[in-house]
Amino acid sequence: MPLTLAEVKNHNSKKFCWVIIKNNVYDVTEFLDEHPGGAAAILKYAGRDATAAYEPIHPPGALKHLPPSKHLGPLDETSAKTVSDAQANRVKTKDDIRSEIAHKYKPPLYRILSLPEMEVVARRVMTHKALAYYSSSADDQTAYFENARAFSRFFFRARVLRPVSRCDPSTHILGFPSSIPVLACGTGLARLGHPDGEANITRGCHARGAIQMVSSNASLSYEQIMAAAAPGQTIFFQLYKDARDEVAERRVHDVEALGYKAIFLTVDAIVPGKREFDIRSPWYLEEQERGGPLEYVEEQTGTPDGNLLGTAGALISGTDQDMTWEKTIPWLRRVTKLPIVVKGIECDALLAKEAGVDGILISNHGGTAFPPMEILYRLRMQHPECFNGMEVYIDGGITRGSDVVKALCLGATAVGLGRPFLYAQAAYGAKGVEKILEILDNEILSCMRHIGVTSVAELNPSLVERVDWEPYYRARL
Ligand code: HEM
Ligand SMILES: Cc1cc2nc3c(=O)[nH]c(=O)nc-3n(C[C@H](O)[C@H](O)[C@H](O)COP(=O)(O)O)c2cc1C
Repeated sequence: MPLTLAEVKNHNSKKFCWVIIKNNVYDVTEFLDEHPGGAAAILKYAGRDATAAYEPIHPPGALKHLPPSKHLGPLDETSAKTVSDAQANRVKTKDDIRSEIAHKYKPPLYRILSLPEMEVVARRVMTHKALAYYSSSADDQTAYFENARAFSRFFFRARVLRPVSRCDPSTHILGFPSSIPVLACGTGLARLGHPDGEANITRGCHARGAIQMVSSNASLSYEQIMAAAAPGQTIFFQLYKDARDEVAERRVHDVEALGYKAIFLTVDAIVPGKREFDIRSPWYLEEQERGGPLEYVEEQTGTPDGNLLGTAGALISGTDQDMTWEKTIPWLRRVTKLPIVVKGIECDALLAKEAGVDGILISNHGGTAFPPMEILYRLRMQHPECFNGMEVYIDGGITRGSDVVKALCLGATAVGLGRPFLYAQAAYGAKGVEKILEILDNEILSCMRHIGVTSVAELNPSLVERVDWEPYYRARL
């Protein structure tokens, strides 16, 4: 029996909390305290339509977490019409209006010359929530800045008078051909930046022959992303392992059946980092709408109005915190035939090799962790054996083709980029993704020619040198 808007409105409290999502009604009373985004986020919409807030941050499958008995059914026709009329006439927030105007006046795509420039445009056009999630980083952002800066300590030792007119940056990643030694790393919630979300990255990667890694926290379903792929397109999957083995196993089977070609198991983000810009974002937006700060009430500690995890923290709240080399890698080997890469290695490359994984992605999730480029350098110098029988990748702070080439000289098979893909799709959709891959391709080719090589196989440690002095910090726009 369809429900009316009046019935939903009657359930607008913590004790009886119903919400409408896409004209269907859900009883979320018992779910409030389990909600990864905090109870307060849902309570704001108690007894009314939550679609606009819900849609960009929850993949279609999220409602499966509510038991069938809590799916109360559709709204009746009149109520559904009232809700969609209200949505169409929704008063835009100040931030929405700012973002729309910024989009209108962004430069034409052909005028974007570099990834840092793409970031500047994205920062202008994105909503504050997207900006806070995409650009925030942990604590004092030391790792964020140092990851990028590390590349400037490596200089090329260029060779000249070598024929370079024919030059090819293509390679293989886990045996799959890629036009460029660059992976689009798994990042959550692409739809916060653009309605087509992760599908933008899928389409852009296809257009340039690059490989995408899809996040466990994608904002489209894994099926929808595969549906956006071209036949035969290679897509990898990033796994946040759920604390419940059976749930994690189901997810791995699902993505394997859908045609994902490798599993990148993330091991360095089992607890949330403290990303204060992200955590503060809802307060900022609330004050902006209100036109001023909250009236001061009383001293309070704890988390009176909800979640102090931010978007990033809430997304990983169910992750297994007790994974081990002895238990988790054999478990994953048992549940999948796909190649396994451990994502988030800092000091444990040798253990990963012993565990027999197919690859490691040297990466950090912020804080004051060592820059991946420095780890790669030390691994190359101290344990060159790690590069045999196991592929090594790095990510973090890469924005230039020369960064990519430096990492390849030290033995990386490929590098990953996270934020640049989010920014590109937020600013220009799939074409933006295509554009940054085009820029990287040109920069990599130019760099390879400048140092006298014509294929990635020729890149080797003799072509770069690390210095101990601190070079002038590279220009950031
Ligand atoms: C059923 C009704 C639901 C409603 C109305 C709802 C609403 C919301 C809202 C408004 C936020 C944004 C919080 C903010 O901006 O500070 C949010 C965040 C979140 N929700 Fe839900 N949610 C619902 C169900 C679910 C379910 C079933 C899941 C998955 C188990 C889920 C997972 C999350 C996560 C991980 C976040 C954090 C992302 C963020 O803060 O932006 N939600 N939710
Ligand atoms: C907004 C954002 C979301 C991310 N989401 C995930 C994720 O869901 N899973 C994951 O393993 N890593 C995630 N990462 C980390 C990336 O996969 C990658 O390691 C990192 O972005 C590389 O650094 P870069 O952004 O400087 O290129 C995320 C990073 C950002 C910035």
